[in-house]
Amino acid sequence: MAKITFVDVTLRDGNHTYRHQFTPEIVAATAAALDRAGVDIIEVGHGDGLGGSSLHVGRAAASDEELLRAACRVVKRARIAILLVPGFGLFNDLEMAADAGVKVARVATHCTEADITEQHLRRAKDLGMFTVGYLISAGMASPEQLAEEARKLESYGADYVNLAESQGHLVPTEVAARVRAVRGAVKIPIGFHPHNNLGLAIGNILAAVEEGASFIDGSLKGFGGGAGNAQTEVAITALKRAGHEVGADIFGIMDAADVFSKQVAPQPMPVIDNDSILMGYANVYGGYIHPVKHAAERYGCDPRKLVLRLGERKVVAAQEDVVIEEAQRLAHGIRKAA
Ligand SMILES: C[C@H](O)CC(=O)C(=O)O
Ligand SMILES: [Mn+2]
Repeated sequence: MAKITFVDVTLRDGNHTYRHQFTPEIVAATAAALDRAGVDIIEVGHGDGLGGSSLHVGRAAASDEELLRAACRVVKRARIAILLVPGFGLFNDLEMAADAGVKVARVATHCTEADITEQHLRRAKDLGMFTVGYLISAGMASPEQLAEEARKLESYGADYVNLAESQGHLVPTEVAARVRAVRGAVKIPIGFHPHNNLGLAIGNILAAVEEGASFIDGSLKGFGGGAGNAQTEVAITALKRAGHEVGADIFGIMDAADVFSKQVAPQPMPVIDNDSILMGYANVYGGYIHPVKHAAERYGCDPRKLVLRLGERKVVAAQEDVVIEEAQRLAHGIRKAA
């Protein structure tokens, strides 16, 4: 059975749920609890990664540096990771992170644009970091396309390739096909990052692991963009139940979930609401959950119809302007733009 490296993304992807308002205190308490539980890697930062704090996607309550230093200060065993989307994050941000004690750099881009990550992967490597090529919206690409992109990431020196199923759109057989294709194309390990729009995050993890994925992402209480991620405490328990080796311990991870939920109370836990279900169905990026709700309310259209239109237009991350455009069209009874 496989040895799994568990990557907890509560303190980064979960920041989407908390509208990027995590404080150094929340980060320190949660990172310490995850570390005690034996989680291998803990990702920290703005929901959109280094440099994400902006009017466009949401201002953070604390700087990247404050959050990262709070996490690095408390961990004894776990490695702290950052996510960096080139454009949001710059070389300076990587240098700051390395200086703060961050050991893992996950460089992310849309799943068909791996070439965007080359310079940042190489710079992170020069800074001595363990590097990850992170393909967003992996359910928007075919297994063959993902294999091709993974080959590029390997050639840029990535230590592993992470398939982020950002939309929660894929079913287990489709996840398996993608992991299999990537496994046949590269020698580096494969990671998987599910979202839970169709309630399949845990099943999809098991399918990915069966095909050889060995780095698995999850978040406490399922905190994460849109419908949320695979719930870490469930994922770890299910992986162990399926006979896989996971460093973190079950009671410890349950304690970490309790520590985290007390820190963020009374914030409700993510639920799979109607808009999230449709986003999973229509393959629409989870980061659009708040823009869709706002635009539907502002322009007076049905958010569900808006989600379906965005799916037909195959929007990718960072096209918030299209959300507004289609909401206006729907409100005026105009057909979708070509
Ligand atoms: C920037 C995104 O939130 C990255 C991610 O976690 C995903 O695409 O899923
Ligand atoms: Mn995510």
